[in-house]
Amino acid sequence: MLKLQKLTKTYKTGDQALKAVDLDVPSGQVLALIGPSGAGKSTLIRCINRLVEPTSGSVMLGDVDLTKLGAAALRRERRRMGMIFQEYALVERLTVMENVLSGRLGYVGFWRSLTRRYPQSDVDEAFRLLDRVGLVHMADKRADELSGGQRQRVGICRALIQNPALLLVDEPTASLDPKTSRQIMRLICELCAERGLAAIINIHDVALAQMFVQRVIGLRFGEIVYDGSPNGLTPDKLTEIYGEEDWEATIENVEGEEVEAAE
Ligand SMILES: Nc1ncnc2c1ncn2[C@@H]1O[C@H](COP(=O)(O)OP(=O)(O)OP(=O)(O)O)[C@@H](O)[C@H]1O
Repeated sequence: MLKLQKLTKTYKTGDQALKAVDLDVPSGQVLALIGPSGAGKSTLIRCINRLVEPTSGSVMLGDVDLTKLGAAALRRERRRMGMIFQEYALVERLTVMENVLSGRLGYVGFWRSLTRRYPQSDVDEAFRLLDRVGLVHMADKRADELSGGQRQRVGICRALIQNPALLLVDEPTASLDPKTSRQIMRLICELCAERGLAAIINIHDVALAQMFVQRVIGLRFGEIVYDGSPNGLTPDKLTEIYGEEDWEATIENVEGEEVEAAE
């Protein structure tokens, strides 16, 4: 469904953030992208929808090579990719409902978007999504009245109302406490399963990644150094990805939390 071929990004500064990355993501697969700071995780996610322009290589979404598209065609294809950000990127002075509906801006015509008049079917879908994430009672609240976890739920609804085939998720839990982080990861993974959505989740917290996804990609210096199941992330593998560290504590922690998550 998504296929990266020799995807390379060299910034103007000379930083080689991605070095010929090959990656295949089948429909409906949710994977976590882990790796140390500066490994290229954000760059990888942003090269897929070309928020960052790749230097070379291709990004195939189905049969379309996104790297070859002009501005108009790219705008159309971006509808198929929902993005969820660490900092939520909500419009503070707009309501929860308006923020969710802004996910439809890629679909409604220019004049309609200017006056923010959305079709009733979009409003109905927004209510359904807000209900699904437990926020329907907050629809009329302003975004700046929400907690971090609530904001991220709105961000999730805004991405899903686009009806994407792929979710690109950049550090969704970085600003959240551990319990809320777990709830948000669970919600994202459940929604992907319900909708048959593929997702790439850039996540710093290895234990959290291990709890919720079946496939983990480890990046280091712009290269994939691990591609496998969460159980295969042994201390040796983690050292390969992150460098020397005492990993026993992290791994034990995961085992403890798995029991808790299953309860
Ligand atoms: N706009 C930019 N201009 C120049 N270099 C950049 C830019 N953005 C990122 N880089 C460099 O590219 C490399 C990869 O950065 P990137 O942000 O993709 O890593 P990351 O794995 O997401 O890191 P983190 O976990 O800290 O967010 C780093 O060496 C970084 O300094």
